[in-house]
Amino acid sequence: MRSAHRVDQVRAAEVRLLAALPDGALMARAASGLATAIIDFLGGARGRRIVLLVGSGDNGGDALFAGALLARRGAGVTAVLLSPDAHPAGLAALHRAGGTSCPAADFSARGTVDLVVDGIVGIGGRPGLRPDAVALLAELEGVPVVAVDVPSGVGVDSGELAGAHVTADLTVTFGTHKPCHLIDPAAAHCGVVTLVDIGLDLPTADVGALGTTDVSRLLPVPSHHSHKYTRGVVGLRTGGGYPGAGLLSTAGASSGLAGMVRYVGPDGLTDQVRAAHPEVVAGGGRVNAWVVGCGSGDEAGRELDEALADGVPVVVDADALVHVRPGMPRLILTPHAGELARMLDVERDEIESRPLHWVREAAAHFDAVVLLKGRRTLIARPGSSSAPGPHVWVNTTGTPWLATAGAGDVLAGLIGSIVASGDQVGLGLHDAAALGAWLHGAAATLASGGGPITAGDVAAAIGDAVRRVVTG
Ligand SMILES: NC(=O)C1=CN([C@@H]2O[C@H](COP(=O)(O)OP(=O)(O)OC[C@H]3O[C@@H](n4cnc5c(N)ncnc54)[C@H](O)[C@@H]3O)[C@@H](O)[C@H]2O)[C@@H](O)CC1
Ligand SMILES: [K+]
Repeated sequence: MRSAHRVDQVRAAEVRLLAALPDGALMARAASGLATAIIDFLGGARGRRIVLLVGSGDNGGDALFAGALLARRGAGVTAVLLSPDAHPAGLAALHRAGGTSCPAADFSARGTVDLVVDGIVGIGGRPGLRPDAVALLAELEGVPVVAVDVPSGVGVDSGELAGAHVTADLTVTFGTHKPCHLIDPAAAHCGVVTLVDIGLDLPTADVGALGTTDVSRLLPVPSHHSHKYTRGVVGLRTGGGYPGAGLLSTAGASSGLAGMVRYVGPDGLTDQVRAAHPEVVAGGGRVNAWVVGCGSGDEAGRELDEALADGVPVVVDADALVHVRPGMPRLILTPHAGELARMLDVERDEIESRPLHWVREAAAHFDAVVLLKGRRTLIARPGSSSAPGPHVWVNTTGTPWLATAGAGDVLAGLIGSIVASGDQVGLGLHDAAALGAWLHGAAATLASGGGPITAGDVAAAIGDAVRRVVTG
């Protein structure tokens, strides 16, 4: 699991560690990890021309000490100082190693620059950049950028953008990830993120991203004693308005994760579902979870009511989302930004620019698991949940080719099947939704192989995605 800690959590851990270490030891660890990552990025140091952008804080200190290590390895290093208060010990180390420095006002790039190291601000920075930093970045446009800890200017805890900020090719962070590394829109400006362990002892994070090991641990798998009912039954009430969505949600649910799939829908569509998926049982009956709303059109409200009447968890997608009210129990809501905007009566742009804020708001307001779809899908726990573990999962699997019609229907069906299969082994709805998003993205990447895919291809690859996790 990748954990993302807030700035106040990092600061508290830093205080404890600083008290136990000699002066400067922590920054030396950070700078050494940073210099190593830069050498890997450049394929060496000798003869490279490196420009450090250095602000007034310890972030600039990290850049200066790393610059000293790089200068000793033969790089030509210039520190451009955005403040007269640049870290004095770091600056002295750079000069001793043969590096140079100049105030920002005197800098001119002249000649090839191989790398910019962004040490303008780190976790102590306010969002946005000052005009002198903006002008320097403009002058160095096109040069690869390695950000120290975070791309300067982004909202570290929120993952939001407010004004100018650095866009990095590589971000080298220390001790733990911060929310901006995982959550869009900021995450899209971090490039590759490398974590350097500096020995911080941290509490449980608010935000986390599942890795393959977590998926393997959490995903319910059958035992020798399992039968189709103990493996869970998922029911779908979908496709009443748009038949394709009924077929695709069933395809997502028929991935083999649950023991049985039931489909309830219009007669003509039920025949098509059975032709496409002969294993699906037509008509209602006992289920462990329902999926409603995918292509349901005008039927969505009725379908939601009927599903709720069974008292089992319900995955609510698409057309059914507008019928959700606070107080409905055990729901997983799966909106995209436009749908969530409508549910909360805010603008879509507002959701897209502050997804972490709004997914939490929605989870608190509806007291439900809310899965907000996007490049980095977010899955928030119900407001009243006190279960251990992160409050928000961020999904990092997938490919841009997954942005295709019907992919959301497959996801809803898949999540329904995981909820059903997890019912008897105590898998929580929050984790079930995160597992669904992870497998959906992994299946898309497998199916795509770098090329175009349809939603049906994603559904067809779910089995392979599961197989890779389960067999290691
Ligand atoms: N906290 C930790 O555990 C560690 C922190 N280290 C480094 O220390 C950094 C934090 O250092 P600091 O607390 O000194 O803070 P920063 O280096 O992030 O900068 C804070 C200073 O920048 C100025 N500032 C704030 N917003 C600005 C903006 N938008 N534009 C220009 N200037 C701005 C403020 O006046 C403030 O004094 C981390 O990001 C990391 O790079 C590492 O050395 C090792 C361990
Ligand atoms: K930075």
